[in-house]
Amino acid sequence: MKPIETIMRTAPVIPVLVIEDVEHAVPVATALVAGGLRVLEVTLRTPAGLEAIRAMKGVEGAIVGAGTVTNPDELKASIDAGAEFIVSPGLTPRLGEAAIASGIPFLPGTANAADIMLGLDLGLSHFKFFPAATSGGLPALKALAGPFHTAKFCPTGGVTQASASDWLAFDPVLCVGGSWLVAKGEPDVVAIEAAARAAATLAR
Ligand SMILES: O=C(O)C(=O)C[C@H](O)[C@H](O)COP(=O)(O)O
Repeated sequence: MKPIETIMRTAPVIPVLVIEDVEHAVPVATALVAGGLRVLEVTLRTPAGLEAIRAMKGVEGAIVGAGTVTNPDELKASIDAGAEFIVSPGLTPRLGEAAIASGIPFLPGTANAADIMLGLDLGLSHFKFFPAATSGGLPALKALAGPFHTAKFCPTGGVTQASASDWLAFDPVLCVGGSWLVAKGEPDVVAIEAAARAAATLAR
């Protein structure tokens, strides 16, 4: 199994995390792992992102990756911060080639046939489907998975606890991603752990 597939099969949901304050990183990660979600995607949308990756790596059981990686410089900064996998919202040849050369597990965003064909050309087979809900939802992914029947997906963007099971019931979907597990602001670790527990028990 490819390393990215192992990561995608670790839990049914990858929490997409927007960490505003690095002090939140460890409590959020600890609550998510305690609830059963070990694979954590820390977005580089905030200045605290890279520092949060470094901090979360100290949480036992956590597999910490970087999200919102859009170019080779951000890829390098994420790897230097200790990211164990890389997620991007889209796919460019420059980013794809750099990620493959680095050897790090890589989950690039795709929204249509051309994106998937670029990924396949680069030798990739595992993709984020983003933004999942507004790119046509499950019917669109089912249509794309016809011609691209070897590709595996992590739908992200507009996925919720309520809609996750529909996505997960579709065979090429190995996991889903979403930001619903952690509300903005001061982390409520009890609520985060409960949300993680509900997500971790979703059937695939
Ligand atoms: O920041 C990134 O790298 C992204 O690609 C976007 C996120 O994965 C989605 O925005 C999460 O979507 P929601 O669960 O609907 O909030």
